[in-house]
Amino acid sequence: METVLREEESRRMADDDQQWKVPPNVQELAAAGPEEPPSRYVVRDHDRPALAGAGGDVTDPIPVVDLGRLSCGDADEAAKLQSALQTWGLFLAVGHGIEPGLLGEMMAVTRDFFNLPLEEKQRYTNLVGDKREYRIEGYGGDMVLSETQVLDWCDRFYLIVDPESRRLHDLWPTRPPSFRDVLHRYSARCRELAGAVLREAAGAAGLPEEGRLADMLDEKAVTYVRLNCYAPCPRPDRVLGFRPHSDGGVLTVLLAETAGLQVLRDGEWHDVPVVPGALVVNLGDVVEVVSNGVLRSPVHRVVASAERGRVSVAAFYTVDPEREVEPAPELVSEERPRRYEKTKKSGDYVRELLESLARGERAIDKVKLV
Ligand SMILES: O=C(O)CCC(=O)C(=O)O
Ligand SMILES: [Fe+2]
Repeated sequence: METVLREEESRRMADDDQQWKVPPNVQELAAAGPEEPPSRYVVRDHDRPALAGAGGDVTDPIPVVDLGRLSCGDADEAAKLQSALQTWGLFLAVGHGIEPGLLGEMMAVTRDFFNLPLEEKQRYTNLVGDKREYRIEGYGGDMVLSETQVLDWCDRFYLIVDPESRRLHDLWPTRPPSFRDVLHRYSARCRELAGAVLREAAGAAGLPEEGRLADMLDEKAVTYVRLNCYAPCPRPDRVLGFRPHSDGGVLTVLLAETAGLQVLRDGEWHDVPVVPGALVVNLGDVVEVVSNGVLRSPVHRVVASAERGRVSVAAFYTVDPEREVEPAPELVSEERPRRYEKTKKSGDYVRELLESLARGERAIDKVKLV
């Protein structure tokens, strides 16, 4: 009898050995009302966020660009956008034509999803098989590569939205009932917005043809959507909702109604303001590489809050997973030598990006030449 017990115990311990690979659920942790976040979430001293409101001195604040005016050929709006893409790599889009009702529905289904009981959300888990291997799609936390990795104070839900043939329908939640329809409609509208911004971005990069970046969003290009849920944290000064990173795709459209997002410029963090009805648009690594560094894929992070939870919806427009990316030849010259090597195939780059993220590195640094 005792032997059996001991065997069971040792089997359990062997299983437990791998437990660190399974990140805790942050919403559940927060709901238990701890005074301190568990040590796995506590960031190193120099990574701690200043919560008083970040905002180094800049003469050009993050601009609000009216895409409606832009489409009517407004030269001031075009100049504002072009300069934003070269400096911040990020701006706030208004006049984008996406109905406020649809933005509201997208926020509501996101909140409703995260408010479901844990067991229901875990039907869509991103950990698969006996070994609980991490896959990109599904519900869960960070990809954990080591026991000492500092974890983000965040739960996430990742889905492929385009091409439609790549959707894993089993992972598309059935609750709330309108989730699938709202996500389908919302991401299609954001894709149009992405195309309009990329046509302008080609000009900002100095590329001769308007379609050079926008055409990368072809029928094989993959759109990922990541829903992020940042529960309140008792010590927001000790954790990060989302560690510093840049996005790996062409362009990201972000919907969030509460503060928390910060962007790095010239070594200083700046709060991204919340403007009702606006979407945050930022460039990704693909554009930084193709533009040979003329345009920026900004490093950004999310800080936590003690008082309120936050959800956000990030739509990542990436290229055909088989495609490698390199600087456009027109943007390489003696005065501006090539700054990046060719990347891996985009599908592999996205995977590498998540691994780099877990290690606290940036995937784009691996292809940087100078
Ligand atoms: O939640 C946010 O505001 C940003 C999320 C983000 O950066 C991401 O999902 O890549
Ligand atoms: Fe991001």
